[in-house]
Amino acid sequence: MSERELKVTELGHRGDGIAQTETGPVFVAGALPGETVRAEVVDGRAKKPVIETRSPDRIEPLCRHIKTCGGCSVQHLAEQPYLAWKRDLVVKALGDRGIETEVGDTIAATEGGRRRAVLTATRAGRTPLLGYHEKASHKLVDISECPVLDPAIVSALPGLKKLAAAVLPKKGELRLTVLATTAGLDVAIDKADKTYDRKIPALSQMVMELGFSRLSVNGEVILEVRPPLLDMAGVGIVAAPGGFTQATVAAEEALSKLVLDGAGKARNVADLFSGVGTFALRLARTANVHAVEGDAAALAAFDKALRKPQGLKKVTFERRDLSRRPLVRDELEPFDTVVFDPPRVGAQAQAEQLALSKVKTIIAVSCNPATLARDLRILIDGGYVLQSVTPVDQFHYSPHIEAVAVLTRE
Ligand SMILES: C[S@@+](CC[C@H](N)C(=O)[O-])C[C@H]1O[C@@H](n2cnc3c(N)ncnc32)[C@H](O)[C@@H]1O
Repeated sequence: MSERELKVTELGHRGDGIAQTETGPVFVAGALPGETVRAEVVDGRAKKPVIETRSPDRIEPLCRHIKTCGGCSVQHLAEQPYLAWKRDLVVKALGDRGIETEVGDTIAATEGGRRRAVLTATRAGRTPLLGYHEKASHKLVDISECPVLDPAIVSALPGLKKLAAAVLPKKGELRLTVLATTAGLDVAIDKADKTYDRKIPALSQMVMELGFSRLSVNGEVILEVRPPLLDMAGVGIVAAPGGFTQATVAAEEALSKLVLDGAGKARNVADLFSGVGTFALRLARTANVHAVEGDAAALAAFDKALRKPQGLKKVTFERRDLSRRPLVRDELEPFDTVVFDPPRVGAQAQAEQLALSKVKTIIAVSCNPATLARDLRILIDGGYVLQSVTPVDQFHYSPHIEAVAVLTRE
């Protein structure tokens, strides 16, 4: 197969450049719109593309692992076009569902780096590796730096690797979820070697020496030196080991502000897929809140935080699988406002019930523009009017984008 010239005209939803050709689109990894590259094309992908004309938007990537690590896909794009691309991902997903609306500018919420990282550890021979997978591969990139993580996690990488190495199974990988808190790193290891319990004294010693706040292995808390406390706008929460939190503090604040602005003077709010109460705790300063969540550990953390006097309105909660058992129309009756923030699969069953309800304001928070668009379509078809859509970028240089949409029933 011979090389050919390709003119890249757009950036795809995974961050690859796309060149339109007479035989269909060709994906060009690492290329930017406006660039011309020369490459062989195999199965719709450019092989080892050589850039002939550079885009003025091209910048030098920050990280030495950029060529192999699958964590980032667009470190080579300047900030403004990068944020515009993220906005476009939301615009296109909505367009695919026939939703034409004004989408706000992307709020950059990456400052301070990601406080929550999910790393993988494995062995190459006898050498332990800790990092992220290569792009589209099972191979692991052993990282020594990472510009998107909270510096507290980056500087702890050697210690985290030592900890992982102590409980690595003979074959396969383990997963390390690390959360940076003011009390030190909270580390949760999953898929550790089953004999880890024999190493508890050594693991505990390491945790003390490394200054971590807590270590959990395969779901068991091994040692809590200090409670790994998170400050949710004045309310102290000890997150469940390995549990969900928004990846950056900046995004937690940006998303919360959008939710609170959307809720306005709401009096009775249902916060669905509420996690540890990121939005519920803030909303409860001025409104009664009913939080609904499927994960028992997240609800236990929320419950514990509520036991201290916080100056909040009435807060109730329930554990419920909202995919199988969404709040139905009658159950939605007491609420003037509903917030929902589901995982990537979205909240189709819940959106279908909301579409039948009389709830005045709905605030949809999402980490997946495609399922957000599907759920918004259901709500719009049910008579809701889209008031605003705002993208929020917390996963710097990745193709991920959050968005908050506010809808009202006239
Ligand atoms: C994107 S997180 C949002 C959490 C919270 N709103 C926050 O900002 O911290 C999604 C949450 O939905 C929960 N979840 C996932 N599937 C669920 C289901 N079927 N029913 C109820 N909750 C679910 C997860 O446990 C997680 O806490």
